[in-house]
Amino acid sequence: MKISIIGAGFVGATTAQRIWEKNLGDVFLYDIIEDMPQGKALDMMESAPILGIESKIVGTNRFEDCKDSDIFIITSGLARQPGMSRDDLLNRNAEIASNVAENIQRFSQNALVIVVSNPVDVLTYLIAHKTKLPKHRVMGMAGVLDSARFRYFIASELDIAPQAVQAMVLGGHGDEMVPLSRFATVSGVGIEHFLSKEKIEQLIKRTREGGAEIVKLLKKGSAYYAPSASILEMVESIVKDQKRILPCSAWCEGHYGVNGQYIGVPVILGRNGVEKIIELPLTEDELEALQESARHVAANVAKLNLF
Ligand SMILES: NC(=O)c1ccc[n+]([C@@H]2O[C@H](COP(=O)([O-])OP(=O)(O)OC[C@H]3O[C@@H](n4cnc5c(N)ncnc54)[C@H](O)[C@@H]3O)[C@@H](O)[C@H]2O)c1
Ligand SMILES: O=C(O)C[C@H](O)C(=O)O
Repeated sequence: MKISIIGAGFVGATTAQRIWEKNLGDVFLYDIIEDMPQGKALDMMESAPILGIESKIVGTNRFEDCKDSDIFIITSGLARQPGMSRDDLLNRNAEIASNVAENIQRFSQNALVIVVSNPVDVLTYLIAHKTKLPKHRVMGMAGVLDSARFRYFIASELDIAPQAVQAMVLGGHGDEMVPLSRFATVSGVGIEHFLSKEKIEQLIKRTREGGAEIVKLLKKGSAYYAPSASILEMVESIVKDQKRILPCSAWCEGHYGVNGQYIGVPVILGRNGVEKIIELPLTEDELEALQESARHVAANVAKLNLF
């Protein structure tokens, strides 16, 4: 497997490290900043004798080195600063994403693409449109991260193992995301058996604001440890064809009443990308919240003037 990461900043480099340390394939780390990806790659490679890693990691400023990659992970672009919303990044990051899409189209016509740069649902649309790749081969990462935050907050509140908690957050990666508390469980038992309604509402609010909470604490830039772990989970499911069910920004054609748009929904993720969208039986309120979130994403896609 050849896995290329575009953008060697906090998310890109941490993702490179996680993927490389799991031996999932050879990693190419690309950035426009001269020598920086090479320096990070060399630093990681120098840990290979200690960690016993056989695959390689290459830093580069030449996009052609990423030619014929099986997977591209797009982390290039600006991260938000305190006081900004993810949507505030739209104009600048759309320019960068357009440039990246042109390069992917030039050098790899058969890749799978995981978009991470924000606003992620909008940029996933942009990259799918510009690369002309089949829509199921292009997806956005956000739902795994938002769900992991929700799961962690529940576990932390109950003082139990985070892995015992299952939960899913759907919708766009923004304030309108849709944490589905009805489907959240502790080892299969609904969270309403452990937590009051008020407490669950507090945890939902904290999940919606999870990205901003980190931005505020870091004071410069945004989260990258949990985001890179989330990307790793998607990449592993693809590389090993595990067909895990994960919430991803996926192309909907009538699913959940959303048509012709990327939005966070549960999918089966395997070697071919998004193999199937799972349609959960949502209540009217949940469905309306998901569609409202989709309308918000659509309004931003319209600003790109793609047609
Ligand atoms: N989807 C999510 O859940 C999620 C989670 C975390 C971060 N993000 C987003 O990921 C992006 C990256 O975050 P970060 O913390 O790594 O930022 P960062 O500033 O640390 O890194 C961004 C990198 O992109 C590079 N870059 C800029 N233009 C480029 C181009 N044309 N080609 C290649 N590289 C280019 C920069 O040189 C920089 O090294 C941000 O947009 C952030 O909002 C999304
Ligand atoms: O919050 C951000 O801007 C980065 C990312 O989308 C996150 O949720 O951590």
